Amino acid sequence: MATDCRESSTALLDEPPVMEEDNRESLDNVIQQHDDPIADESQPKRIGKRRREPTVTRDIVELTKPRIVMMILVTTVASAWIAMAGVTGVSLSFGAWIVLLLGTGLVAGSAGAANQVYERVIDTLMPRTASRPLASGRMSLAAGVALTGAAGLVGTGLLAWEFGALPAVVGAATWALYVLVYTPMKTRTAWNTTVGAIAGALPVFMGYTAAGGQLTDLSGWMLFGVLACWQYPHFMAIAWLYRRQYAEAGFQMTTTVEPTGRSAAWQSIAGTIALATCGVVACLAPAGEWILSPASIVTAACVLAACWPLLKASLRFRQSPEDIRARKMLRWSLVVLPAVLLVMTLRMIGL
Ligand code: HEM
Ligand SMILES: CC(C)=CCC/C(C)=C/CC/C(C)=C/COP(=O)(O)OP(=O)(O)O
Repeated sequence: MATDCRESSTALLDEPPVMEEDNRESLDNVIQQHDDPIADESQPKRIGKRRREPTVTRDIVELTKPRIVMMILVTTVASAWIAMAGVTGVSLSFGAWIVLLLGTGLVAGSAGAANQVYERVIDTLMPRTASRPLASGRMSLAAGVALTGAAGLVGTGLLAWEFGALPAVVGAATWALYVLVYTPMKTRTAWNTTVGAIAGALPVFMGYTAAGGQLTDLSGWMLFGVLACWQYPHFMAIAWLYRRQYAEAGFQMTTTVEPTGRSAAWQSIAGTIALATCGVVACLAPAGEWILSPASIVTAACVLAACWPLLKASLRFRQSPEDIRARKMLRWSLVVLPAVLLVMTLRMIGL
């Protein structure tokens, strides 16, 4: 069965005919391909949204992995709100919010850029990353390094200037973990995903401590747990969709070292259950003590309801690891995270 499904899904993964001027197979393209059940297979395969012509500005933005940064900023806002409402009673001024988002965005963007500087050669081996600014040669290495350094230094300086050392140190530590540990691990061991999940979750403590929260607060660690666990269904879906590209480029991912998809499915199921558990605990014990109030019970139920589609998609992927089911897992992962963070924030505000 696995072989049959691999053959059918490999067919789905055949490199689509791409437009001359733009050979990037972006995540959008892969998500959109073949999702239309009534599509006439005899028609040429859709190659997704047309990519806009690269410009210097677009390349600078693309270097930072903007969509990851935007979601990081969503988690930053939620974590600061949760700290203010739940634990500290602090209230950030408009200016402080601007500095928090700009500083965190610059440090996160610098981390994404440093990752692309480090992987500028291996990125040329995957259609998904081959047309990135450095891999494609549109941007020079010197420019990439300069932008990485400038964004990182300015972002860290802004955070330290406005909020003191703690958020800035958390940001620098996250940067180092992602760039100097996670990135080199990608071609060595599939455990890279666990290190990446820690790096991807640490930014919650930037917003949380900037708003007066402590690193010892339970709600801070529940936020960390939500984000760390969420990254398993999120990435296992991507790792399945791009498994052949990762394998051909020499990356060590769960889906290249265990190609049946079973391990990826179980990691997605376990990650989703752990994510829901962290969200429920945060709703039932918002300030560290268990509160069985109607607000606790309703918001805990909302967390479970929000996570159910992702768990169902993960279970269906486990049943039959196919691209279309991995795409659904990815899509739901991008809906579930903001939904759970919103419920947790509303719980804290209504504490
Ligand atoms: C182990 C950790 C993670 C891994 C390995 C990972 C990997 C990836 C990869 C390979 C992509 C596709 C990028 C592209 O080609 O366009 C992606 C997209 C994305 N990631 Fe992650 N990611 C991780 C954690 C995170 C975190 C922490 C966030 C933010 C909180 C995040 C948010 C996103 C978003 C918003 C997208 C864009 C999805 C789209 O284009 O529709 N990811 N991720
Ligand atoms: C504040 C701060 C420093 C934030 C940084 C947090 C951060 C950038 C998390 C990213 C998580 C992650 C592992 C992304 C995938 O990178 P990848 O290299 O697997 O993606 P790729 O294959 O598309 O290059």
